[in-house]
Parts: sequence; C-alpha cells; structure tokens
Amino acid sequence: MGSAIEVRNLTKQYPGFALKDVSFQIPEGSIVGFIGENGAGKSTTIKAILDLIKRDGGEITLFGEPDGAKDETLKEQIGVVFDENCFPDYLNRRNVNRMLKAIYRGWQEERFEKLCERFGLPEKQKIKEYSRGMKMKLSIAAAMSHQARLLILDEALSGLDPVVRAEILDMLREFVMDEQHTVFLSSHITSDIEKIADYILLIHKGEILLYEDRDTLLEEYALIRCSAEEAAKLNPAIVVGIRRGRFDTEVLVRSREGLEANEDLVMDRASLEDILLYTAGEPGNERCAG
Ligand SMILES: Nc1ncnc2c1ncn2[C@@H]1O[C@H](COP(=O)(O)OP(=O)(O)OP(=O)(O)O)[C@@H](O)[C@H]1O
Repeated sequence: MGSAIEVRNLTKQYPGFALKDVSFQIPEGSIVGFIGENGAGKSTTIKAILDLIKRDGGEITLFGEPDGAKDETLKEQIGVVFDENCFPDYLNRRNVNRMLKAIYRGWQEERFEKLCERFGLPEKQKIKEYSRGMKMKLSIAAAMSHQARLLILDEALSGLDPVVRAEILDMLREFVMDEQHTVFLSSHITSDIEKIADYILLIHKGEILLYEDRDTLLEEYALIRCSAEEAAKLNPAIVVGIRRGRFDTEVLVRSREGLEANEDLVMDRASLEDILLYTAGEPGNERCAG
C-alpha cells in the first residue's frame, strides 16, 4: 500500500509562528486524525499540502507524485472541506450542482443530490439562508461527489450536531472501505477522532509530537491516580505529564508495563483528550490542578 500524502521536513515561517521540520506519511486506505491546540499549525500544514500557501522548505508528495497538488488531474482526486462555506452564498443547492458539474470531469450529479437529500438540504433555498451546519454539510456533499481518492477535512465537523457528525463519520468509514481511499481529518472534537481514526497525528507549536496507531495509543497510555510519593517513584521515561491536585496526583504514562500489579496506583484508560492535554502541556508537562 502506497502513501496518499508524504510530507518531509516541511517548514513555514510566519511572524511569531513556525512549522518546524514537519514530517509524516499517510498510508492509502487509512483515516488519520490531526489534532493540536488552536494555532498549533494544523491549517498551515493542510494548506501547504494543498499548495494553497508557499512553503519555505521541505517536500510534499501526493500519491507518489512530488508536488501533486500542482497537478490538475491529481487535484480532482482530492476532496477538501474547510470550516467555512466555499460557495458563493447567492447560489442554491441546484446551482452548486450545475456549477461543479462544469468544473469536475468526474462530477457525480446524482450522488451529490442523494447526499444533499440525506443531509436534509433544501433544493431551492439560497446558501446565505443556510445555517452553519447546513453549509458544512453542503461542502462535505460536494467533496464526496467528484470521485476523490483523498478527503481532507479541516475542522469540518465543528458546529455540527452529534447526530449529523455521527452520520458523517459513518460516511467517512464507508469511504475508506475502498482501500485506495484515504481521509485526513483535523478536528478539536477528540472524541470523533478517537472513534474513527486509524492513526493519530499530534502537532504542538508547529512540531509533530506524536504519530501513532490509535489502538496502540489507547491500549498503552494510561491515566494513573496516586500519591505524590508514588508518582515520584515512576520511571521518568514513561511519564508524559503530571497534574498535582489537592488530594492526589494524576500522571499520564505512555506504557502500562509493570504497573498493573502495583496496588498503590489506580489506573484508568486515557482518552485522546487526556493524551492531547498532557502531551501539549507546558515545559515539563507539569500542570497544577489547584
Ligand atoms: N497568513 C498568515 N499570516 C501570518 N500568520 C499566520 C497566517 N496563517 C496562519 N498564521 C499563524 O500561524 C499559526 C498557526 O495557525 P494555523 O491556522 O495553522 O493553526 P491551527 O492549528 O489550524 O489552529 P486552529 O485550531 O485555531 O484552527 C497561528 O499563530 C496563526 O496566527
């Protein structure tokens, strides 16, 4: 199986922010969840992949093709959804269908109509009268209607209610049933990423801090509650972060090995949100619960 996206040593400098040597590769047939705090560099990375901004350094390969986003044929094979409406707002759903039919060679008119129906989008109402969620659904329907092999969604699920998000997650799962299809999805809703992603990519202040198989991550990381003395005895190599409370200490560890037998530790499963909070913590990853 090849790579849908390969990013090597990507750098981009803005005043007060830099993408630092960002490298990762996304295998075809997978769903990769991209997480990180506000301003971590998710959209900048995605825009560089899509060649919407000029990078300062590094290489980006799409489907094995260097600078694939510059290639018009390859570009058609990428469905993109940003967190804002990308269509002129005086159009309605029917106009959008006609417009995209003229743009994409592989446009699937009927599929678009079916998806819009499934999402309950009215045919004649103008986009400017749509709610935010309706606009996002329209963009997602469009991205899924031109025979794309790769879907890139940047915060596309924000503002959607849980029922619609669950439906879209199902659609993304269906999409990758074809092993040549790939999804790269950034979101602050870590519970969605936890449900759907095969791999988790975590960026913090422009640097990739973690890229791991979701199951390994969730099986191996653990949240431990114990006394400050017990916390101090833990092997520093496995400690991701410590949070000191008034009554106990919470420690995120990256491995449970050898800890399960210790009765002085209460060990729970760590959620992706815990992993994000501790991994993207401040230097030393030590925060006070107060
Ligand atoms: N065109 C630009 N000019 C200057 N600075 C920019 C520009 N675009 C992004 N930045 C800065 O780059 C940093 C990373 O922004 P980016 O949008 O990539 O973050 P993000 O992880 O997508 O955040 P969020 O989750 O809030 O959407 C921010 O500090 C932002 O201000």
